[in-house]
Order: sequence, then C-alpha cells, then structure tokens
Amino acid sequence: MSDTLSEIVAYKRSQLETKKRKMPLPILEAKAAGQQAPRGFRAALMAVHGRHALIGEIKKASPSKGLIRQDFDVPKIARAYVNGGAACLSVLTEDKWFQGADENLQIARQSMHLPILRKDFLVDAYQITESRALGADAVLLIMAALNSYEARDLEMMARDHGMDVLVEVHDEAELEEALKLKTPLIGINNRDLKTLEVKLETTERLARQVPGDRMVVAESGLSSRSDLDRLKAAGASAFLIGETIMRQEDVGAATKALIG
Ligand SMILES: O=C(O)c1ccccc1NCC(=O)[C@H](O)[C@H](O)COP(=O)(O)O
Repeated sequence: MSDTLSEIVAYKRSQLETKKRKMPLPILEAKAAGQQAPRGFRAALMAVHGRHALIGEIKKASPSKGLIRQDFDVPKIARAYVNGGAACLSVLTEDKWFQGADENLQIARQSMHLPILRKDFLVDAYQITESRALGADAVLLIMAALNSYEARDLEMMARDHGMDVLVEVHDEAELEEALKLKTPLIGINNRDLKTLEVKLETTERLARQVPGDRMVVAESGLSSRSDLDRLKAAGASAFLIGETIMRQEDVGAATKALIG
C-alpha cells in the first residue's frame, strides 16, 4: 500500500464496516428506492452540440494540491456551473484527501437540475446503493482499483439502480478490461492515480483505441480551451474539469471561457 490510490482505497474499505453498521443495507435500499429517478448523465453529455460538453467538478482539495478552494459554497458553485453552460456535474464525496462530503452531493442536486456523477472510490456493492440513496445519477468506476469481476458486478448494480457508469482508465490494460463492460462512457484519466503525474498525451494515446460506439471523457489536468480543442481532435467528446475552475472566483465565467 505505497501509492496514493491504494492508500485511498484502503481507507475507503476501512470505513465500510462502520457505515454498514450505522445504516444497514435494507434501510439504505429503501432510501435509494425513495429517491427521484436518475437524471440521464450520458444523455445530457450527448445532447451538447456546437460547444464542448463539460462535466464541472465540485472539488475542495486533492491529494496532489491540498486545499484548492477556501470559499466553498456548494449550492453557489453548482448553480454557477449551470449558468456557465456545464452539461453535468461531478461531486467529490471522499472526505480525507478531497475534503468532500456525501451531503455535498445531496445539496448540489437540490440546487440545480443537471445530472450528477458521484466522484469517489467505489469498491463495494454497498457504495453503489449508497450513491443512489444520496441521489447520484451516475457513478465512477476506477479500473485501477477493481478487478474485472468487481467492475462487472458494480456496473450491473449501478445499471439496476438506473445510474449511468463512467468507467475510468489510465492505460491500455485497463482500457481492454473497461471495453468488456456495457457502459459507453469511457473516462481517460490524464492523471496517474498512483504517481499523480499528469500527461494529456494519455488521452491522445488511448482515445484512438476506443471504438466509435463509445464516448470518451477526458479527465484531469485540463486548464485551457486549447487543451479541450486538442483532446477533442484526439477523439474526446466530453471533459471533466475540477481544479482549473475551482481556483477561479467566478466559476460561471471560468466555465464559459473553457467551453466556448
Ligand atoms: O486530483 C487528484 O490529485 C487525485 C489524486 C488521486 C486520485 C484521484 C484524484 N483526482 C480525482 C480526479 O479524477 C479529478 O478530480 C478529476 O479528474 C478532475 O481533475 P482536475 O481537473 O485536474 O482537478
């Protein structure tokens, strides 16, 4: 357990027993069943024409950068993303490294109408039900944190709950496994979650290996319109951006400036 991703996943697993004791699965399932129907995450990305489809991330801190944004008013940020023209939101709920919270997802969803991706480190079926119980419309599955059986089972559960799945890859081996899943949403993370090194070339290299019936979402390290143009030319159809926008006081204007 020496790299960042392994440390985060070990921490998430250690939290699970307490969570399951506090909120047993049948109660969580009832909460999930009582939620409003999921908003179509993939459909919202596909509906964007004539500009870049942006997933705006609500991100307070990160393992690589520490605190990113001091003034962290979740409803205000969520609505600013809407005003700026984002297609969807991503809300980090991990608490220790990202200073996120489950409530941030609930609050964001109540504040605006866009679909929300729960951005967390999901390695157990309980967390999928939990995501829906919080109101998530989509979940992230990180191939570097899962074996192919786990990925398939978690994907099936998420789909049973009506959520979209963004499966995240960082290299060829992970992409090969990801393409065995049903989800059309392939996230290519430019950040190596083990070393935290960021290279936009990762999307350029992997996107061309993704079949045309899937949608490539370029993730991490995007800081300018030209980065988006460059990765669109490489085959990306949507862009997940956190830090660059979170560092700007005016989230709406920063979003607009990026997507055109
Ligand atoms: O952001 C990190 O430093 C990080 C470290 C380890 C695991 C995950 C990490 N980030 C999660 C993400 O994938 C990003 O928040 C997301 O792609 C947005 O990236 P950015 O625009 O660079 O904030």
